[in-house]
Amino acid sequence: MASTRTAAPALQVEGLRVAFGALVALDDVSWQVAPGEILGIIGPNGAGKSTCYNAATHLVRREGRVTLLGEDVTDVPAHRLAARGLRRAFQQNAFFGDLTVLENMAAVLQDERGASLGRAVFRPFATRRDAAETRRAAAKALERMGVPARYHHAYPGETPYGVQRMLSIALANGSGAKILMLDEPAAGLGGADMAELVTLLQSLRAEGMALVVIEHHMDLIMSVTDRIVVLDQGRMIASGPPEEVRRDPAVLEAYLGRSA
Ligand SMILES: Nc1ncnc2c1ncn2[C@@H]1O[C@H](COP(=O)(O)OP(=O)(O)OP(=O)(O)O)[C@@H](O)[C@H]1O
Repeated sequence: MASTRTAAPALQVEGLRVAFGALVALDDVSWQVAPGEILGIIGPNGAGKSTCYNAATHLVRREGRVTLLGEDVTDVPAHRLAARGLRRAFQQNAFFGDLTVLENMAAVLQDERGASLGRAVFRPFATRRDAAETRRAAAKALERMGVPARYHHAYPGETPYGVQRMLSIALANGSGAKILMLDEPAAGLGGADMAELVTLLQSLRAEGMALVVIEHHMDLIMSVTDRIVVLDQGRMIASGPPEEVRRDPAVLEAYLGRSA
């Protein structure tokens, strides 16, 4: 896992700055994440973590530069970044409640492929075959992301909370992110679900995905990340491997000390 640190960054942000009127929510924030690496972003409430995600994915007006897989995407609009491999799962679970788990996943894959009306009208058999293929791909994508087959035909609201979290991550990942940004994936999870989340993150890393994780759950962050960026009042006060960050006096004072 340490060997990937010299790899070219999958995602790099440089000098990000976001202001909401007089409030500077993010100031001169720079970090990068490589394929096969998990970067954690931590900091107290209001430190600027979500704003940092919004700035990286162009959901907010900002200064700075963003490079995705070697290409400058600073001016690329948010909705185009997903197609380039940068995907993001939000804090709240997001799915269609009136579609089954499998149908939710299939809808995302279908959307990615761009369902063609012309194909549906003129080649109905091909369209039916496509639909069957999409369902098979959806089942595979769900299993890969830790949503077992026994839940595929249930409605999301009927499944345990841990399954709903995994489903949200699976839907964000779609057919496969190169960089996946997760916002508090462990929120509300108990012990067994937490262990499954750790296993999932580790297996995605092993497959070469770059992951960025905002998380308040310190045990998870310290055990699963390769490097951590610490924000406080919009500024980066530390960055480095978990064992270094854990001992950093500025971090202890600004964050860990306060929460201990
Ligand atoms: N749209 C907005 N308009 C005005 N201020 C905002 C806006 N979004 C965030 N802020 C402010 O920017 C600062 C950073 O907020 P942000 O949500 O990024 O912090 P955070 O570290 O994600 O916090 P939390 O851990 O509580 O989710 C806060 O002071 C917040 O009130």
